Amino acid sequence: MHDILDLDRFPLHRPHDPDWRSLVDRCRADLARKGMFNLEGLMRPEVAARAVAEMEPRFAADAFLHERVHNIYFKPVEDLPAEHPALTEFRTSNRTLCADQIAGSALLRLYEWPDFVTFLAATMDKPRLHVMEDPLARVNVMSYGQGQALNWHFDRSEFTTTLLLQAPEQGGGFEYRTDLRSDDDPNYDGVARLLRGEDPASKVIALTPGTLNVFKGRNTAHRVTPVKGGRARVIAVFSYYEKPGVRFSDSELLGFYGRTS
Ligand SMILES: O=C(O)CCC(=O)C(=O)O
Ligand SMILES: [Fe+2]
Repeated sequence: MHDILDLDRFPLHRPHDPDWRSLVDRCRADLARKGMFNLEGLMRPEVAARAVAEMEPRFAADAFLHERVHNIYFKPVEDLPAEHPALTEFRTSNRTLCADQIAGSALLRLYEWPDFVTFLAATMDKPRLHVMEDPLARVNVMSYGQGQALNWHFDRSEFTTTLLLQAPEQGGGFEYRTDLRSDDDPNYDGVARLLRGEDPASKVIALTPGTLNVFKGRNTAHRVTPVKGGRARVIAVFSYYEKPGVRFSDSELLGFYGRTS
């Protein structure tokens, strides 16, 4: 993994080392304090650049154009009238490659590397995490060209793990509002306020290539702002679950990738 990752700065391969422990402690403290931690430059920038170059033809030829108008929940909400401002709809557009389209890549090697999975579980204070069995969903790579964006949403899993491969010239910021809701309180008024652009606790960060970003995606509202300029924003999303064997349903696969296999 030394060829892919900067293990001198981030000793993920030495889980019994005090430096590993202090890195995990730092990540846990960041997650508790701001709902997110970053390992800037975890992947070597030249490896990230090579991964983008390898995927470019596939993005051009057979990536799924994920384009839809959706509310923050990706579905209607039974307790709310359709005109409730928490259900305001926005447009998402990106190109998505699935794990089956990047076989043999450094990204899949990293995704399956047991020390990476162990490290992530420790930062999230979980006894262990499991890779998905889903051949499409386990790793996705999204490309956002000029004008494309991922709009406001919550994720299904408690934590979300991404790695930025290429930064755009402008725009394409990661905007997030930590703990906008909780498992007990949907906070629809707070959601409506955020969607009106009136939540002062909303923050935007620009990720740099090679940076690992882990955040509490289930209750953190987040989006990717529209990309500006000729260089695409390219990011990998790694999906892990606390139980083994997780797969998406056919309707989820169709919604996210336009195919079921
Ligand atoms: O592209 C990002 O920075 C976030 C990705 C994301 O939120 C998602 O895939 O659910
Ligand atoms: Fe997300």
